[in-house]
Amino acid sequence: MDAFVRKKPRLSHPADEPEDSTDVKLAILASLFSAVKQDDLLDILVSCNGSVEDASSLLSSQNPAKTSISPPASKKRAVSGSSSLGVQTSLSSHILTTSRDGSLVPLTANKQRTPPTTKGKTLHLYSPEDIAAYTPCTIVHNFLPAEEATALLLELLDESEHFSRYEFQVFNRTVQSPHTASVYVSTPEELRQQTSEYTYGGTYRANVRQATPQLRLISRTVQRTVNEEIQKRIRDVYPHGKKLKHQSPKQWRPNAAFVNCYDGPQESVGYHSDELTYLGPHPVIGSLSLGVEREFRVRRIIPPEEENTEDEGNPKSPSKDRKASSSSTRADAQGQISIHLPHNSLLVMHAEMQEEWKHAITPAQTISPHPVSGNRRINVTYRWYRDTFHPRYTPRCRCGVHTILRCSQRKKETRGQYMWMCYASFTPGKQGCSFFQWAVFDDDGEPVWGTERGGDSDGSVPRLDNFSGSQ
Ligand SMILES: O=C(O)CCC(=O)C(=O)O
Ligand SMILES: [Fe+2]
Repeated sequence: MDAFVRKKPRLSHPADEPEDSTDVKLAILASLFSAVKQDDLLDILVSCNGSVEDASSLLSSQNPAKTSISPPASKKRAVSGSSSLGVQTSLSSHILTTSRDGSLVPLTANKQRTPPTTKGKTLHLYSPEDIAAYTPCTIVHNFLPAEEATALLLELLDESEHFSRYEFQVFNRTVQSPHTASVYVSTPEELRQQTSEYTYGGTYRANVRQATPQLRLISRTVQRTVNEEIQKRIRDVYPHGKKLKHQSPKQWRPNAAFVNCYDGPQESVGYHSDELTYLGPHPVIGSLSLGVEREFRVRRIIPPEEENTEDEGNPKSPSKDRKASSSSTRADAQGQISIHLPHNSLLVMHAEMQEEWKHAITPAQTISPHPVSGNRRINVTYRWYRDTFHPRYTPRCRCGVHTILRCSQRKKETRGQYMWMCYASFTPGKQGCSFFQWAVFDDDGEPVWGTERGGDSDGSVPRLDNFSGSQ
């Protein structure tokens, strides 16, 4: 998860592109002022011309205790929560089409369509048909037998005592993630690798644990269902019924699980795409929700030429204002989609998701307590760490740490191309070495290493074990 990292220093490599930094800025502010609503934070950020430091000083001066504050009335805008103006509801109830016999029937998904979202609005989706049709995800409700879901929830609530908040540096501050988490792998050897070989945010992960009995048991069902969903997606949605270029054709085999705990309505995760570094291009992720229902928001990354640039070319706008409003406009240019994730639902984030969309769990105004977990939501994202993306193969940058894999998203000339980059160069306040190398993959997403590779291959192939053994 790379919610709070990247961006900032101006690099000189060919993929250098002005990224949307509003999400990062909002995530930083949200983690510092967790009681302030995201919409209010955005207003304050815009009123400070996009400066996190100014916004943060303003917020601290108004409220040193970091409790909820209201922005000046003139700065208020419609809040896109479920009781506000900026809301659209599910589509299947009111999007109808004509059937062969002439009667009106709800539109069902067989090809992905552009959702009728509009700027500043949130489209709420509940049904599997709507979610498959309008987002890069599919959902399976009531995924596990009820008693298995409860057993897993109870096990992970116990485990959550050991979870911690990720820490990351922003300028001179240490900022903590607005929820707690831990990573689970299969064996003690993998635990060693995860804490001493794989890097996240330029450092090794401290909080890694061994998979619990229920996590292992359930991974079989997750594996089977995710593979079925991948095949359906390819058949029903992808051009010519073929997998995407660079998508792996192999069976998806989860061998790492990130478990998140959101304790209460304010706990959240900011808009981000999941890091590709160890998953490779076009990864698929299986995400199981347990406990309190929360909203999973998604929005497509908008290339600059598709943005509504109404005031960007206006020479009367002072350039500073233009900059702040253009990045906040961009963040919400097409509106957002909210996927409701009830207890015991499996969301599959398909192969087109991480490169083209961002996702978040936004703070909630209200939640309905769950009979077993109270105010808490547990989320398990099952991931497939690919053998060929082990850190011993991936390039190392001049700072000495492993590079990260990113996909160029916004610059027209390079959009869709992958690159290995210095991690620190994208961490606000850190000076990176600006290492850059195009990433080359074959059609199936396997890396093709040139002579310039920085990895230290000694021939042996380390691999993470699938949770459920040899199936
Ligand atoms: O809690 C969720 O549903 C999403 C978590 C997530 O995005 C992540 O762990 O990267
Ligand atoms: Fe994520």
